Amino acid sequence: MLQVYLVRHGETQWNAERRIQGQSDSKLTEKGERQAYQVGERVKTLGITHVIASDLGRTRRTAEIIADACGCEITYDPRLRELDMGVLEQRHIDALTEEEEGWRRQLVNGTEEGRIPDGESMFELSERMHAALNDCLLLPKGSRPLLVSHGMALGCLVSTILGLPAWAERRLRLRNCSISRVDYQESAWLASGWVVETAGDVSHLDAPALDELQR
Ligand SMILES: O=C(O)[C@@H](CO)OP(=O)(O)O
Repeated sequence: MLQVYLVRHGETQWNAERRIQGQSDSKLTEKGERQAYQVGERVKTLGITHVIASDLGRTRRTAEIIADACGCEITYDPRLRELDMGVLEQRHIDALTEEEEGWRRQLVNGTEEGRIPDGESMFELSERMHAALNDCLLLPKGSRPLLVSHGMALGCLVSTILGLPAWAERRLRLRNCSISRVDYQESAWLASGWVVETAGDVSHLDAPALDELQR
C-alpha cells in the first residue's frame, strides 16, 4: 500500500495579512519557518523517500526544511501549485467589491466552470492535483512520498478523493503546515483506490496558525 503525506506550506506574510496569494507569492513568516521545522521533526522518522513540492516560493522553502530533516532530494511539480486566482491575486480578502466577491463565490458554490477572471476553475485544479498524485504510483515499490502544496489545492484533492465536489474544500480546515495522508489500497471489501487516512493534523505544531483565509 502506497502512503502519501500531504503538507500545506508554512504561514506566509500574505496569509498573516489576509491577502490572496494563488500563484503569486510571499515569504514564510518567522512562525511559518518554525512550523516547517516542526513538520520536519514530526516526519523525519517516517521513512519519507521523496519530497515533491509546488514550485512556488513558499512551498519551495517549506520543502527545503522538510527534505533536509528527512535527508531527501526535492523535485518540483507545477501541478501542485495553488489555484490560479486571476485578477484577485495580491488583494486583501476584506476589501473586495461586490462584483469581485461574486467571482470568488462562484468558486466555492459549485457554479460549473466558475472562475475568477484570468483564473482557473476548481475542476481544472482537481484534474492537475489528481494527475500529480497518481504519478506517485509510478515511483519504485516501497517509496513513501511527501507532497508540499497549498490550502485550496490540497483541500480539493482530499474532498474529491472522498467523493465530494471540489468546492467541498471550504469545509476542510487544512491549516498552514498541517499534515494529511492518503493511501492507495487494493481491497475488494474496502474501497479500492485512494483513501483518506488523516486530514489536517496539527498536533506537531506548538502554535498552529489560524487559516487566515477562513477564520
Ligand atoms: O492562495 C492563498 O492565499 C491560499 C488560499 O487558501 O492558499 P495558500 O496560502 O495555501 O497558498
